[in-house]
Formats: sequence, C-alpha cells, structure tokens
Amino acid sequence: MQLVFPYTDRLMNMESQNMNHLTHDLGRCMSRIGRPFIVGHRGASAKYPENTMLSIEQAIADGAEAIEFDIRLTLDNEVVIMHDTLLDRTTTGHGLISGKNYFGDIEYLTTKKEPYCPISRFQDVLDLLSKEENSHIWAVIDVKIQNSPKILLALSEIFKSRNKDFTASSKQFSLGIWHPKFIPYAKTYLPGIPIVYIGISLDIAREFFSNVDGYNIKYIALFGDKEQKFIKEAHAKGKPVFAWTVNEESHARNCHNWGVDAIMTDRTKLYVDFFRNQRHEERSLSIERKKYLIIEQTYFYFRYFAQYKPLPGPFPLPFVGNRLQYKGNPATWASSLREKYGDFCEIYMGNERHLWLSRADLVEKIFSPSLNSNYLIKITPREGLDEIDVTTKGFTFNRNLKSWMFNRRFFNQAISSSKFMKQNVIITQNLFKEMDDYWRDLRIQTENTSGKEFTLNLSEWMTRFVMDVIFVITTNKRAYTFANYFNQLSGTRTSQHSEIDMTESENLVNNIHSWLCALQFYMDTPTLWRKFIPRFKERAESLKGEVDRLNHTFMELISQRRKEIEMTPNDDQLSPDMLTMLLTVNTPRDITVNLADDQHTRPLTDEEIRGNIMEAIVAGVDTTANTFCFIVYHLGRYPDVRELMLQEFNSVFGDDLDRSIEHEDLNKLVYCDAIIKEVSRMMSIVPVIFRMSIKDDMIQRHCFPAETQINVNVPAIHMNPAHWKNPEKFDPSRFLNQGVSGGNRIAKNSLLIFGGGPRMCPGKNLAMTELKTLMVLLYRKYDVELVDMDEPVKYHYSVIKHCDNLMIRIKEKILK
Ligand code: HEM
Repeated sequence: MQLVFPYTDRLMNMESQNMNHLTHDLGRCMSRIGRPFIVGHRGASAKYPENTMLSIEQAIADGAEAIEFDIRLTLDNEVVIMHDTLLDRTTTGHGLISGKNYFGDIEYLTTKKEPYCPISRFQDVLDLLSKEENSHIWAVIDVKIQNSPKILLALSEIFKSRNKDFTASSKQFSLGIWHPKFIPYAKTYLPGIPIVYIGISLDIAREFFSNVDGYNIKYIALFGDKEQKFIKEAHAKGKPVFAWTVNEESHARNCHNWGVDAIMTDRTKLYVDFFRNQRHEERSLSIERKKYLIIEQTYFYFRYFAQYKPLPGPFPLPFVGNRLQYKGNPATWASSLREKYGDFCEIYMGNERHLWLSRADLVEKIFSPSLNSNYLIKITPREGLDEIDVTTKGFTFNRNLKSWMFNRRFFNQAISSSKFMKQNVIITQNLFKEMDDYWRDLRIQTENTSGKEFTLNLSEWMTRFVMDVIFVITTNKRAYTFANYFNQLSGTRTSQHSEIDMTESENLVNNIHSWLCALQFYMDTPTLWRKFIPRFKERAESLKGEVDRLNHTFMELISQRRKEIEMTPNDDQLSPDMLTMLLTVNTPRDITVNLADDQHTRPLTDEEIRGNIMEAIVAGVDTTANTFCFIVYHLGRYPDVRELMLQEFNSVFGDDLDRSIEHEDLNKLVYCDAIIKEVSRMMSIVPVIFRMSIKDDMIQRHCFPAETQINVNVPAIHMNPAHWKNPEKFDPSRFLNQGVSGGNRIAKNSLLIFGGGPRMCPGKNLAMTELKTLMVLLYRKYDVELVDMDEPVKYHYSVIKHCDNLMIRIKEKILK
C-alpha cells in the first residue's frame, strides 16, 4: 500500500528557503519511500553493543536511513558516544564519565558486551558520515538531559574543525533536546542545525518546544486518538514526528498508520525488511465476503421495518447505522439525540440497536436493586471483547454472572474494610507530602517566588498523583508517575527514586493507557471491520499485543507477590493492600475479616485477581482525579462555598493546619460531601451508563428483545428541572439535611454519579475518602485560586469527562 504522508504535499509546495533541511529532506524522502524512516537507535543495538561504531555501521548496512546516538562530555572535553552518565552498565570502566579523561582512561576501555568494542567519540561518527557513500545518512544526536549545555560548545568546535560554517552538517545532523534550557545554547553554538524535542510529554512539547524543527516522542505517548492529533498538528506546521523505541512489529505498523515520519529501533534489519514485505501484501475484500455483507444487510432492514416498531431516532444507513454521526463525544451526542427525538429514543451502531433513556422514571427497572434484575449485564455480546478476554474476568465487561458476583464480593469487602480505608488515608497524606516537596522545588526554581505563590497545571498533576495512590493501595508498589512528571518539569532527575524503577513504572502506566484504548476499540469496532478492513485489522492486532503484554506484566506482579507472602514469616504482618488481601483470602494467611462466606470458600485464581486489580486501577484513577479537578474549579468560582468548606475544616481540625487526617475525621465533613456530590451532579464525570436486557422486556409499553443495548443519558437526568430545582445553579446545600423532616429530598434514580443497582460503582467509598482527604490536604495548606477566573472549565471526553489544563495559583498559608 502506497502511503503518502499527509503533510508531504504541503512541504513540497513550501518555499524551501523557509524550511530547514530536516523538514525539507524528510518530506522529499518520505513521499518517495512511502513508509517511516528507519533510524538505528544507538545503531543496530539489538545486534551489536549500543552506541559503538560497529553498531552504527551495521545499522547503515541494514538499510536504515538514519542513526541515533547519545553524547556525553568527558573531563578533558572529549565528546563520547554513551547513553548513561556512568560507565558501569555498558563498559569495563566505573564511575561518572564527566569525572574521567578520555585520553589515558576511557580510550582504553571496551564494551562489556561482546564483541568488545572501544568507546567511540563523536569524531568517529563524523568521519563515518563524511564518507561519500554515507552522504545520504542522517543522524539524531541525543544531547542527554544531565549534560551541561557546554557540551554543545564542544560539539560546535568539532563541527567547525571540519567545516567553517554549519551548512554541510545541518544537512546530516539534528540535535535531540530534552529540556528547553538547551535551545538558546544550540542556536548560538550550532546555528542552522535542526533541533528536535525528545521526550514523553505532548503537553511539554506543545508548551516549551513550539519553536523546534521536529519531535521525537516515546512511542507509547502517541497512543490514543487525542495523542495522534499531535502528529497532525506538527505536520500542519511542516514538522516531522519520530517515535522511540519501536521494537515490536505491531508498534511499527501503528507508527506507519499514524503518519509517524521515522521510527527509532534497535532492530534495523527487521524493520527495513518488514516494511519492504508489507508493501507487497494484497488487501482486498473477497467476493464471498461481499456476498455475506449483502445478505446480512437485507436481513437487518427486514427486521427494522417488519419486526420492531422503531422508537424515534435517526434512520440507520447500511453497514454503519448511525455510527458516522458519533463524533467521539458521548454527552453531546446524547444531548442532541434527546433534543431531536425526546427522552426515549433509539440509534444503531452498525447493525446493533441502542435505546437511549434520559429521564429518572425511565430507568427504574434498569437500576432495580434485585440480584435477579434483567439488567445485570452491561454490554451486549461483542466478539471483540471476547477476543481480549474480558467477558469472563473482572467486572465491567464480565458476562458470566457467577464469576462477576464472586469477584465483586471479594473486591467490595476488600476495599471497604476499615483497615484498607485507613491505609488509603495514610498513603494519600504521605504521597501528598512528596508532591508538595516537588511543588516547593519548582517554586524555588521559578524566578518569581514573591509571596510564596506558585502556578501549576492541576489536571496534569492530579491524574498522575491519583494513579500513584491507587497503584500503591492496590498493589503496594509505586507508579512514580508524579515523580516522573516533576523530573520532566524540573529538567533534572532530581526526585529521589531510581531511574530503573521510574522507567519500569512509566512503561507499565503507559501500557495501562494502551489497554484502555484497546477496550474502547474492541468494544466499538464491528467484527467485520476488524477482520476485513486493513486499517482496522492492523490496529486490532497491535492493540491485542498491548493487552497481552499488560496481562503478562500483572501476572508476573501477582506471582512475585505470592512468593513474597510465602517468604514472610507467619508472625509478621502483611500489608493491607488489595493485592495481598485478594491473594490471601480463604488461605491460612487470610488478612481479611469475615471476607468469605459459605458460598465463597475457595481462594481466587491469579487470573481473577488480575482482573480485579486492573479494573480497580483503570476505573478508579481518571474518575477520581478528574472529579477532584472539577471540584477545585468550582471552589475557585464560588468563594462563598469555599468559605463554608474552610469553616467545616476548622470545626473538625481546629486551626492546626498540620494535624494529620484520621479516617474518622472524614465522616464529619458533611458539607465537603455535599460539594463533591453537587460538582459531580453538574459535571456528570461518567456521562453514559450501560446495561443490556438479559430477557425480552418492555419500558413504557415499548417492547424490545433480549440482548438490547440500553444507554442511560446521565447529564440529562442530572440537569432535569423535573428532578432538580434550579439545576443550572451550583448549590451544594441541596444535599444537606436529607432524611430530616422538611429537609431536602433527592428523587429516586436522579443522582447517578456512581451508577445504580447491583452494578453500581464498588469504589464509591474509596473515591469519597480520597476526594475528601485531598480537599483537606490542599485547602488547609494553601490558598487556592484559579489563574483565569473568567475562563470556563475546559474538558474533553473519552469514556469519561476529562478536565484539561486547569491552571491554579496556590499560596502557602501561615502555620500557627
Ligand atoms: C469519583 C470517582 C468515581 C466515579 C465518579 C465512578 C463512577 C462509576 C460509575 C458511574 C460506574 C458504573 C456504574 C453502573 O454501571 O451502574 C462505575 C463502575 C465501576 N467503578 Fe467507579 N467511579 C469512581 C471511582 C472508582 C474507584 C476509586 C474504583 C476502584 C478503586 C472504582 C471501581 C469501579 C469498578 C470496578 C466498576 C465496575 C463495576 C461493575 O461493573 O460491577 N471506581 N464507577
């Protein structure tokens, strides 16, 4: 398949004097080769020791168009090709490279890995690329973040010793920069050499690197529809996007489909061949398949006109139904459907019928509390979900009710035990302290520290913070997500955690993100599309690879913890995290209290545990973090409400701003509780709740068969004046004095923050505990304001409502 890069035409038409060589030459070459450039990451490092001449030469011999390597500066000012700050991992030497001379010391070392190679210098690479036969090879120099910017001066001297100006070098080299502080030095010392941002954060790329010539982004950070918009944005500006480090076939294929311009890989030969072979593959629908599709559609319209009396709704088109009208925002779609077709209407996703319910009285049956309810399953049978093995495991997609009930019982009791909740409050406080230290460091680094004020993007911090909290309470392991973020913002690896731990966790967290993409894709994409349309088929394969990898990682985590438990002496206490509880329940080391009953006497299998842990993380993090951001936004907009909340904190904690929070304190925070509910009502973080009819049924005299998909339009119910007085008004007091005579009454099924019936959110109490603890921690310590009081809150949807770029200003209160 000949793929023309989306931005190539534009590049070709641009005046060449307005472009640097990187964008210009890349544009030309790519339209010619019709696939991403292959860049040898540290050379052909899967075959030969990384960052050596042997490895770089091999990458070129394999047919790579470019090479990538890292540079470090020695004590005697030589630029050597090395990744780490230390010699220890890859060479026979020890200690910091910056503390050793090249001459007389590093020059005598070799690689640890065979065949033993000398340590290369930048000079050597320059010699190689200056050869006539290599004049087409292009290179990315990774200027590692821990280097002093003076390495760029040393680099400049080496270039100058070959050519007086940088014209020749700028055609072959580009500088990979991690931190914006290097940019002015690069522009001064190496004028004309293109600069590429290297990193893992698209937000940082957008905010601090808008003036560079290209982007080299970690593969996983480009995963997801929103993330891939970044590639389009960059292309619209004529800037290429590369991805690192691509060592899986499915990843390479994804990069190709996303329009990534170059992939950095350790396995150069494999990918040069891979793309060569791929282009020869034929992809066309066979005649049999086409026939099958026609018969299927005829049957669909027969049923549509003859069998059911359709509800109001748009007419479904062949094959796609009303799918094309869906623009990725469930709440807006639900609201426009309701406006046009009323509170009870229908649409078709492909050939599948979906009923939409937008009023509390319509959902009465759906949220019946009975365990014999007709609505205990959430999603209609979808082969895609079977393929990724979630329909008999975990919760949300589990169609096996026996297995779901078994899991749910243990999950519920594990996370609602008081031991677990207490631990959660302690962990949140400890991690908040660490995050607060990072904020202090960043505040000190910023120039304006007057009045101890500090501005931060709360939405970025909170998704990472809550990920860490939920990770620790479920697995007793850190995710280091906000420490990683701090390192990126500060430009140095200054958080106290080890680089290996942090990289491993970062990969895991990214993998969870891919798993979520996979769930959505396999749930929404019809089987026929996944099987027969090449673009969907490839995406399906690649996402399946991500799911398998994540399952494997969690299985390893579980077996590791099982061993740790076995090694722990019987008298020693085990940590009350969820993984340990689920591993020990119904075993002699059971640390849960009355968790099991007569019907639930066996231990959980590793696969069951995996499902429970993964869903706790996936379902708990974004929901809680985004709810917290929306709370902070509302408290910024409504100072009266904030004042009442602070008075409540004062009545519970006194004026001791430092006293630690006990789990019991949180029950006393009734106004705080009301704020959370009111914000959640107005924002409807989870805008659609799904159910499937197990048997034929009827709502308001409209009959529908078994296995009909039902979607509940939550914002419509949360904002319906029939259920709520002045629904547009932010008024937490509507949740006070419930159950008191003459007090407020909440209409049945009108508040669906956590869903309803037996499939209601099992993390409800944990979420409320977490949110209250965070509110106390932030508002007791700081005066918090919105940076822009007039700006409406920004958000986007992907399954749930995500708060975007919430900029707040915090000022430390004076301790009494
Ligand atoms: C403010 C935070 C949260 C909100 C707004 C929220 C909301 C929801 C909603 C609306 C549902 C669907 C319920 C239904 O279908 O009736 C749900 C399901 C679920 N939630 Fe939460 N949730 C939050 C936090 C959490 C946390 C912290 C956890 C666990 C650690 C969690 C775990 C789950 C699980 C496992 C399900 C699936 C239950 C099932 O299908 O049986 N949630 N949540």
